[in-house]
Amino acid sequence: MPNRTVHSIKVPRLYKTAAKIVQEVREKHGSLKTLIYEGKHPNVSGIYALCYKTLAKETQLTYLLNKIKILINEPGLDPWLARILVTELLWGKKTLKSECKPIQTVLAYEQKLRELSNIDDVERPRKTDQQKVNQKESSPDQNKDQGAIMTFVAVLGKLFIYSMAMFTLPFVAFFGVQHIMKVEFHIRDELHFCVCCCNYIKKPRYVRINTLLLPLEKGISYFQEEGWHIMPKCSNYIEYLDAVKKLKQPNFIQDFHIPELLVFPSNTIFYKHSKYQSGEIVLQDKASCLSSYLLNPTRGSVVLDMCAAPGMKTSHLAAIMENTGKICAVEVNEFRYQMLCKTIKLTGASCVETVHKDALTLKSDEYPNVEYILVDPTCSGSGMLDRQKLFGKEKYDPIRLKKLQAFQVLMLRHALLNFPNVKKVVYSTCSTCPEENEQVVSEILENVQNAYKLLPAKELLNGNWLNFSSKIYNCSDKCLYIKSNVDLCNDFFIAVFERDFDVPLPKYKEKKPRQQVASNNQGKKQIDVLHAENANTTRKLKKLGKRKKTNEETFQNGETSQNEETKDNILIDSVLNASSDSIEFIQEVKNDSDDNTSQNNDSVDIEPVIKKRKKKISSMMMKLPRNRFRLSQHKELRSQKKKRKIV
Ligand SMILES: C[S@@+](CC[C@H](N)C(=O)[O-])C[C@H]1O[C@@H](n2cnc3c(N)ncnc32)[C@H](O)[C@@H]1O
Repeated sequence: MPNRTVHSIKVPRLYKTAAKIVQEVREKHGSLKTLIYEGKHPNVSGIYALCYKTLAKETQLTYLLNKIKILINEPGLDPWLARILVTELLWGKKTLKSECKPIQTVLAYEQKLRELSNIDDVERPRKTDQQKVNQKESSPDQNKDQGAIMTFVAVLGKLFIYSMAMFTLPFVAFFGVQHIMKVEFHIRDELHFCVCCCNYIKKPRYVRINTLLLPLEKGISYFQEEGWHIMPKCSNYIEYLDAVKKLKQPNFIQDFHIPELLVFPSNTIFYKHSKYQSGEIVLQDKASCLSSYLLNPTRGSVVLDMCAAPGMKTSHLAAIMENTGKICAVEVNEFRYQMLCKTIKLTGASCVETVHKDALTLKSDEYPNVEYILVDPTCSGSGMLDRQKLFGKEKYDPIRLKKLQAFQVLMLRHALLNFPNVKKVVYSTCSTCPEENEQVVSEILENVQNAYKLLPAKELLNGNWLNFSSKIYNCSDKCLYIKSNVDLCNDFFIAVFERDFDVPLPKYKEKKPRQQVASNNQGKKQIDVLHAENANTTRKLKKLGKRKKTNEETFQNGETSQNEETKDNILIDSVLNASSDSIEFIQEVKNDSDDNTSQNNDSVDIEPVIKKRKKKISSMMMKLPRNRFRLSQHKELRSQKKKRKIV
């Protein structure tokens, strides 16, 4: 290849796409499958295998990359791409065939990687130590001594103690756990608890017939023509769940609650199906369908979907409304907004108007006739089965949960109090954490006083449901919990609010946009103001009130340029989405290099960039709302600066 330098050779698309997906899963808690399907790469199974392996080998990859220092020595190498390439080299095809720069870079470390990746090698020190200990313990001399010391009586005594322990310990464990479940979690049904403890969930494949493009009856007969047999309808939910558990090819069944949702055996593959490619069927989990189903907007109504991308629920809402009326689908994130537009186009949801905006900045006078709102905000994603399979039971950082909770409260409160003609609001999360569910709803109930009431989910589903919110919270058991191990779909939480128009809405102060503010900055500015202004009902949000001044001061002093403002927004987003500061930092550095150079161009000297960004990030972090620690640091730095000036 005489004329082409390694810089100009492109990284194979498969690796680039896989790297982006893995990054999105890890940083934004996206669903692996959804991202892959939405990526529309021709080699879906190849990408899935590579991403899955990379995520599954995460710990080993971190160890290897740290050990060989590749990311330090090669600052131009994208860390996510590096993970993908190393996975392919060590556990995938075991070879990398391309002359492109990143692949050549990784190949330069191949020998080291192979040496280190040898699991025996990695674990040998520990094993050898353990073996030494074992050897010591079972050395013949010692055994002899022990044999001499251990009398027959001693052996009998030991056996007696062991048998007593083996007999009693299971009882102690069982009744102990039962006691904790009763006292701490108010769960009395042991059988249910035992079922819940079983981690193995075989989720069936859910296919929603997109009735905008394919009438339900036609859809069903289409599958029958393909050789599938439809099972008879069940008379109650328990019977239905039993039928789904036993579902085997060539049988499928209509969902018990949502008629347009068809349920197929778990190993059925649909992503290559022509009807999926054409948007006539949508691969949407039952849990996700339930939010739109419970919102149930009437034909011709006006609906606001405040957190819309990738648009699964929006397109379902459009189908429920038969493309009549209007749905405003709002999404703040640029990349996800593009995904939303694609979904809307593919599914023929012509009544949808997509809005690329921060939903917290929506004005009531811009949307005066909104009657139904769906609030499906960013959450921890702890209920996603794909995540659980990949990462096991994750521990959720309480600080992150609190941040998410504050954001979710703001979003839900904005929906309930800002639009005067709203009749019904559905709040949903794919989270199992009460912090994002019952606690959010209970706090909001206090705020809205009696202007809204919660509709009891059990009644909405005609008594055919098994799990509800905990009675220990204000919302009591009125909200719906979807439990993967019971309902055979993702874990989910749904609350349905209904407006009582006899009770006036509590006042909701909305800051008027400042005229001198450049339009690009308005969004961010208003979020800050909203964060602060909506903060008067709880102790947590009172703290934000104090922060308001700092943010406004920062703003008025013109300390942030437009460019920095965008970065600031990215940072706020990553504070909400990323799991650690290091990820934010990597993201920031990546953003910078994305802005300036091609992603794989390693000719940039990244060290000064890193230093500069580190400085910028720490200064930006201090300007961010919702963190007392940063605020106090910020104040301290300001006073130090002042003192220095005086001196
Ligand atoms: C759980 S996802 C929504 C899934 C979507 N309802 C569906 O069914 O396909 C949450 C979405 O809210 C978006 N989001 C977060 N904050 C937002 C804001 N302030 N305004 C608008 N969208 C926001 C996120 O970017 C993300 O795409």
